[in-house]
Amino acid sequence: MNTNGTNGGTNGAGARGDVVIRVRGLTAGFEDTTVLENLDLDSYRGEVLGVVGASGTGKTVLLRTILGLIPKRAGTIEILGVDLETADADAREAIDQRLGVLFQQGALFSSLNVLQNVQVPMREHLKLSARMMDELARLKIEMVGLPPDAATKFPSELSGGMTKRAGLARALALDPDIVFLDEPTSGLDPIGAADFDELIGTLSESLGLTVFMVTHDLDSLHTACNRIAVLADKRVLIEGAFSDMLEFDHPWVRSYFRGTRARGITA
Ligand SMILES: Nc1ncnc2c1ncn2[C@@H]1O[C@H](COP(=O)(O)OP(=O)(O)OP(=O)(O)O)[C@@H](O)[C@H]1O
Repeated sequence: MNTNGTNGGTNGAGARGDVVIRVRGLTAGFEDTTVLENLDLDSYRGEVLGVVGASGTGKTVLLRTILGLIPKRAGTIEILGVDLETADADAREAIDQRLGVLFQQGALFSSLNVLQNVQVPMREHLKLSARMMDELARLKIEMVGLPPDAATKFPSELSGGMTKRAGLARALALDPDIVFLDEPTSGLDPIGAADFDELIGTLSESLGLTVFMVTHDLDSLHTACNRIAVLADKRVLIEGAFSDMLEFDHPWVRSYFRGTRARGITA
């Protein structure tokens, strides 16, 4: 367990695998608000990292800043060993292709069916025949547990769970090394959420995928995540296993991980 944002550099990385996301001294915010300040965080190859914290602590801002969608004010971010700020356009494009993202709202294009949605990143980055793209997209659709006939459905015809799975299929379109998920189980019923957690765990294990998951979902943290990073006071307050969270003495961490809802999970 590490606390106070001092993650110890590569300490333990050998056992866990390479560091694939390395954030050091990150400061980010909007106008006169500082949301993240001097934040350090590592994510290791093949792990499912859950990022949790009270509402408004900056979890989504962290995810979007790592992806370069929000400019940072200070610090360094390396993804797969490349600092995207200083990398040239070709290196940035190469890294871009190795990342998949599922935003909170799923963000499927409403005018495209599921198959076409999954093919959007393929069209953008790969030069493949239509037949090959169809085959690949159908494979991704199957991989996320959607039935084959979901391919021709439009987003308006999908349930919440199917929408998340379709978004995940699109995030997996280019066989990424890292997938970023922003509250993937929000809006799902408990069974749908549990199924999705299982899917994330299975995909991570079978594909060696690294998952960076922002979540409020205690079940996800408990069942799908290998490691948890708690955001508070503009930084990573503590990172470690679920069991480490139970021992950490901080008001929010205590009430979140040892509160009434948590008791059902840890009992
Ligand atoms: N585009 C923006 N412009 C100005 N302020 C923003 C913007 N995006 C986020 N913020 C602010 O940054 C802070 C962190 O927001 P963020 O969405 O990262 O929180 P969060 O931890 O993901 O919250 P939640 O759990 O409720 O989704 C909030 O105070 C929010 O109002």
